[in-house]
Order: sequence, then structure tokens, then C-alpha cells
Amino acid sequence: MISYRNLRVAILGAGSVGSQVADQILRHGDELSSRIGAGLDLVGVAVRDIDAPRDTEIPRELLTTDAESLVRGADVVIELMGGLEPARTLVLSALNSGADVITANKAMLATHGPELFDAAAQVGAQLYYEAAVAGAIPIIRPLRDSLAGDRVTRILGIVNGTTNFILDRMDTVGESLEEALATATALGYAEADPTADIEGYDAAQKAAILASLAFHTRVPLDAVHREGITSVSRDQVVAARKAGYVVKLLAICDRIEGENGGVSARVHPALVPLEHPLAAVHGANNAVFVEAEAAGPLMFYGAGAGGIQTASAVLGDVVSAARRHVVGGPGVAESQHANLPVLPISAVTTRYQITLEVADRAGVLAAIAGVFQDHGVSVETLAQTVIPAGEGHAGDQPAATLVIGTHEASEADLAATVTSLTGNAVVHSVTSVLRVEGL
Ligand SMILES: NC(=O)C1=CN([C@@H]2O[C@H](COP(=O)(O)OP(=O)(O)OC[C@H]3O[C@@H](n4cnc5c(N)ncnc54)[C@H](O)[C@@H]3O)[C@@H](O)[C@H]2O)C=CC1
Ligand SMILES: N[C@@H](CC=O)C(=O)O
Ligand code: NA
Repeated sequence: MISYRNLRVAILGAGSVGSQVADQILRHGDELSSRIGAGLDLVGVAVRDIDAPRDTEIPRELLTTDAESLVRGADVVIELMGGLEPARTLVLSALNSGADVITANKAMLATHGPELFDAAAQVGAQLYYEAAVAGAIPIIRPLRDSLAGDRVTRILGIVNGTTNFILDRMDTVGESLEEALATATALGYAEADPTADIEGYDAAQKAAILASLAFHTRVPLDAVHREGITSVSRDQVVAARKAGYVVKLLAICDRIEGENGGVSARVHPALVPLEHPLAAVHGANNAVFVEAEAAGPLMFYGAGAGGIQTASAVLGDVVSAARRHVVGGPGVAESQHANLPVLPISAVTTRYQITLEVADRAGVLAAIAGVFQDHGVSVETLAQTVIPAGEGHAGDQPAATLVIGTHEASEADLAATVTSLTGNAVVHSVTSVLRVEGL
């Protein structure tokens, strides 16, 4: 039975996600109200242009270009405009007035999270953001609530739908990055500026959010090592499959034990063995592996992008926030009690696959092996293919391709090895260096 007064809900932004959230509230408001124990009144939707075409029909009288006024007087503000400003100012203003805020804006959270969480804590308001990481997949709440009694040791995930879609199309249908990105944009997966996707910024923001939650430590965005997919070539994708791998853009958050331990977060393309579950994540889907001391490995999988899919996560947060509004009490505060050191990528160890074009003559393998040995990097596998005459970088000289897989090595040792290889007389070129994850 509904006895609480109706809650006033404001939506900021009516793009791919916002238009779907508005549509769901308009069509299923009664059902949501029953779950909450209070009615939901959608009091307005802030847009840039009232007459712009939208994915769903929103009554004209709900549309406004005055976001500041809309925020004032709302009980629940749903921020789906994206970007840093005016989103940050509007969210701060909503929180300061005691409203609960739901956002999908990982850029804003990764950049201004501490300020926003502090503002929420000051007034006991809630800041919910399930949609900000891995779209529809429940991952924030499991980390914040379900795993709050455990000790997370590692997160390994595909958290950007656009780049997964692009790498998948490069692999399965041979499309170029540009062709696949155009489709991802048309399907509503990409950010307003898709550079955020393909250069790894979006995934890095999500990694910062995940690592902060998982390790109860504020992990700033600039501490996340970031590489995007623009340097991944179709040749690398084809060669990876031949060798039993797929190329995926991964976000990896590690708890590093030991005297100089701490936590690290990184985003980069990596080789994933074909038999690993992450290799079977296609299209714009995301998957996040979480390893916790007591729970062991857990996997969260589903739609990582898309307007209607992401709206599901937003609406789950709306129901949670509205329920708390009805029963009263403060929101869930940010947990940062562990305050662990945040380590640079040089503290990380992993495996690598290095592809070289070398001279094909006696003594070359020994010379290359010597370079690895000099830097303390242990070689695990080595495969050689002779390059047909005239097709190598060094003209008519006999040449071969070497694909070298390493045991675990530090980033610093690997970087020094690659520098030495590049300057070595028997090496014509270092054609690919990729980390190998999930072995
Ligand atoms: N599209 C997706 O699959 C997902 C998006 N997100 C996040 O959700 C948020 C929204 O994303 P999309 O809906 O895809 O973006 P979008 O670009 O389709 O929509 C944003 C809308 O906000 C409007 N807007 C921007 N500034 C405004 C302002 N000052 N006043 C009024 N309206 C303004 C824009 O005109 C646009 O219609 C972003 O933070 C994004 O990172 C999160 C998960 C998935
Ligand atoms: N652009 C993002 C949208 C969801 O966060 C992505 O492609 O994953
Ligand atoms: Na999510």
C-alpha cells in the first residue's frame, strides 16, 4: 500500500540512456511505485534542444532547457547528460539540497568522485552509480554490498562495450576500426566523443571506480595506467587467433601483497587465451571477473552498453534510492578506510608476447635469448617462421619472424628488454608487444 507522498524525479539529459529512462518511468511508473512504497512523479527532463529528435516520446510539457531550476525541489535527480560540467555543478546542487542522485557518468565520478561523495555524506544523501560501470551488469552493488565482508584481490574485466565491439568485428568479420566504430556509434554504445572509448579513457574511469570500491581506497584516475586500442592492428588480431588468443581491452585492478604492496589499476589491450571465458565475450557485452579471498572467482556478464540496457541499471538505483527516501536514514557512504598505496604500472608483473622480425642466420636465436637473460626475463615459448625472400623489412636478406612468450616479468624489466631488442643489430623490427592475461 502506498502511503508516502509522491517523490519528485528529475532527469538531466535525454540521449541514448536518458530517453529510455524517461520512457520506462512514464510507462511503468505504477509498477516501480509499488516496489518503492511511494508514487514517482516525473517532474521534468532537462534537454539542450526541446525540438531535437529523440529515441522515445517524451511529453513536450516535461521538457525544459533550465536544468538548474529543475534540480531545485526534486527528491531524486537522475544525471544522464554526461561530461564534467555542468553535470558536476548540478549534481552538487542536488546533493546539497538533500536530493538523492543517480548517475551513469563515470567521467564525472572518476574525476570528481571524492568531492561528490563528501557532499552526499555531509547531508546524508545518496549517490548511486550502478550504470557507470559495465552498463546493465550489476557490479557496483555486488562490490559495495555483497562482497563487503570479503577481501577482493583482483578484478579482470572487459568494461568498455564499444572497444569490445570493434575488436570483435576486426576479429570475426575483418572490419577496420573506423567501420566498426561507426556501427557502435549508431547503436548508441559509444561516448559522445568516441575518443573516450578507443583511447581507453572510459575504461580507465571505470577501473578507477572499481578499484576504489573493491580495495576501500581512493584510486585517482591519473594513477590508472591507460592504453587504448588505436595501436592494435588487424595483423595482430589475425596473428593472435592463429596462436590461440583473442585481443581484448582489459581493465585490471590488483591487490599487490608484500612489504611494498598496495593496489594497482591498469587498462590496456591484452592477449586472452581462446579457452578463457573472457574470449567468448562478443559485441558490446562486458564481463567482469572478481576474485575474492573467501568467495573465490566470480564472473559478472551481460550488456555493457546500450540505451535501454543501461536504463535497467539506472532504474534499479532509482528504486533503491526512493525506498531509502521513504524509510529514512542516511545513504551508503563511500568506504575508503583501507587507504592503501596506489602503485604505478612498474610494480605490476605479467606475461608478455613479443613478435620480432630478425635476421635468419646462425647465432641469432642465441643473441636474442641473451638479451632476455640480461634483463632477467625468462622465455617460456619461442616460435620461428621463415619470411619468404624479399618480403621482410630488410629487403633481400634472409629474415624470420620470432614470437616469444615470457614467464611473469616486471613491466620495468620487459621495457628494458624491448629497448635492447630494438637496438640490437640482428633485430630488423619489434613488430608487436602484448601482455598476456588470463592464463
Ligand atoms: N550509452 C551507453 O551505453 C552508456 C552511457 N553511459 C553514460 O550515461 C551518460 C549518458 O550517455 P548517453 O545517453 O549515451 O549520452 P548521449 O550523448 O546520447 O546523451 C546525453 C544527452 O544529454 C544532453 N545534454 C548534454 N548536456 C546537457 C545540458 N547542459 N543540458 C541539457 N541536456 C544536456 C545531450 O544533448 C544528449 O541528448 C554518460 O555519462 C555516459 O557515459 C553509461 C553506460 C552506458
Ligand atoms: N561508451 C561506453 C558506454 C558504457 O559505459 C561503452 O562503450 O562501454
Ligand atoms: Na553496472
